[in-house]
Amino acid sequence: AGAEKPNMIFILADDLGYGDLGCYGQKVIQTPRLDQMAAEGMRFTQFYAGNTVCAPSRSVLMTGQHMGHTFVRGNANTDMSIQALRDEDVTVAEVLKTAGYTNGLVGKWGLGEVDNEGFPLQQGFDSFFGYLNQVHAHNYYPEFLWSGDQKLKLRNKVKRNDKSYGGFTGGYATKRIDYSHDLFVEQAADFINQQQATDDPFFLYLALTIPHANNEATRMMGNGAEVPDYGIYADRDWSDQDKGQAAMITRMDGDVGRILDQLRKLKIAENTLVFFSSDNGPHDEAGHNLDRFDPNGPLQGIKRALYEGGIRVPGIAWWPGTVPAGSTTDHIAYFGDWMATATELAGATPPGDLDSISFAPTLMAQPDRQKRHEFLYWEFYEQGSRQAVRFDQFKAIRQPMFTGEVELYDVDQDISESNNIAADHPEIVAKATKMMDDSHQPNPNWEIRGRAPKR
Ligand SMILES: Cc1cc(=O)oc2cc(OS(=O)(=O)O)ccc12
Repeated sequence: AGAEKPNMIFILADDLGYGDLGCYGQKVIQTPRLDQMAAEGMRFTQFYAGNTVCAPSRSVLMTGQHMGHTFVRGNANTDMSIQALRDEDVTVAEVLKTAGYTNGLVGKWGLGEVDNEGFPLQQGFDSFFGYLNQVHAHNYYPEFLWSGDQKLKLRNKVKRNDKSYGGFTGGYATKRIDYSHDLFVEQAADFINQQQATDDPFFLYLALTIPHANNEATRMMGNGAEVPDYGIYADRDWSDQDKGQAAMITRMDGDVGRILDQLRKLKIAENTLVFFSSDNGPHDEAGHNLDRFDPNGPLQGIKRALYEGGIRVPGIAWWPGTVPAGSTTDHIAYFGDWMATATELAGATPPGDLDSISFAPTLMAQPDRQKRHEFLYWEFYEQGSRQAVRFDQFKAIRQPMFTGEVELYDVDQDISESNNIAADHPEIVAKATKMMDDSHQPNPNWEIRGRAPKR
């Protein structure tokens, strides 16, 4: 069995912060199953998302190219074609297919619609169940979900907001029966059962939508934390929004645990790598109180920041018998590394022109074989543009892109990025400046604006 190609499951949480899990220091929200997953596997202390919002982060995960390079550089609001992968973009699913993998996508895609090249069944996935459009995905009780290219009608009734996205408007449900997250967990379990009965290895990309806010519900009624029940938080002396936010995370935690239980029960745990992470830092968009949960832990900033709180995320690897139990690593890795990691484990040949270093040696406790990035790079265009690089013990940020002043932090000593040391280290600033200048490849869809964002 050890010579078999491993199954791989990438479980992505949506807007879950570096400090949202007990195993990363969370004190209020209960996450016993993810804590147990970390205790049975490996916890990355320096794992980075592809970007600080959903779509571009997922573009990096799928293509193995960093933000200055991957096609989808931001969330789009009207022209969805700029938020869709093209035929020429090679996804990790497409490469795994060449190595005999069956690929399933369950949950939120955000990188293409049913009528364009980014549609997941044209990007290497054999099956798809979930949301294509991210605004659709805001709504946890939608009127339909996609099953392949077909709309599967659900029993919910939705009251719509007035803002339109390509002919659709988001909203919140007045009749709440089918909770999309629960359907995703069922579909994932079905996919695993079906694949286990075949000889082919599988890749399951389980892109959960929890604990993202339903932003339309927040706008329309002040509470975007949509969850069927408040679970263990029902009797707390908290706002409904706070109960909902905590209940979403604990619900997700239990479901991740059930998936691991299923793998054990099917006796495929020892041939299945499960990797858990989040697409970006925590949001403050459900009407809840960030101070109650401290979701970014010691980091500065949340979703939409390029400070660590926007991009450093949980990263937990679980593969009983291969990934050492109870281990932690400070290896600096990011979403773009999934391409090299998955293709190495599959024995597949990755495409050229990547920004991807396999962290398989770290997973397999072969640190001598582990290659390191010279640096990691991000760029971001909302609310004024900005860039960041992470290298050695440093983090540099330049806002706006190209024209702004470079800030420099020693994140080993100063994880909260509170002490800008740029003035003391002109030579390191020059090095970081060159990294940022060289990493950006122009993309006509994303305009570099000169306005500096608010800190
Ligand atoms: C923005 C958007 C895109 C889409 O493809 O489908 C939607 C469907 C919606 O109705 S719901 O299913 O009732 O939530 C609402 C919004 C969207």
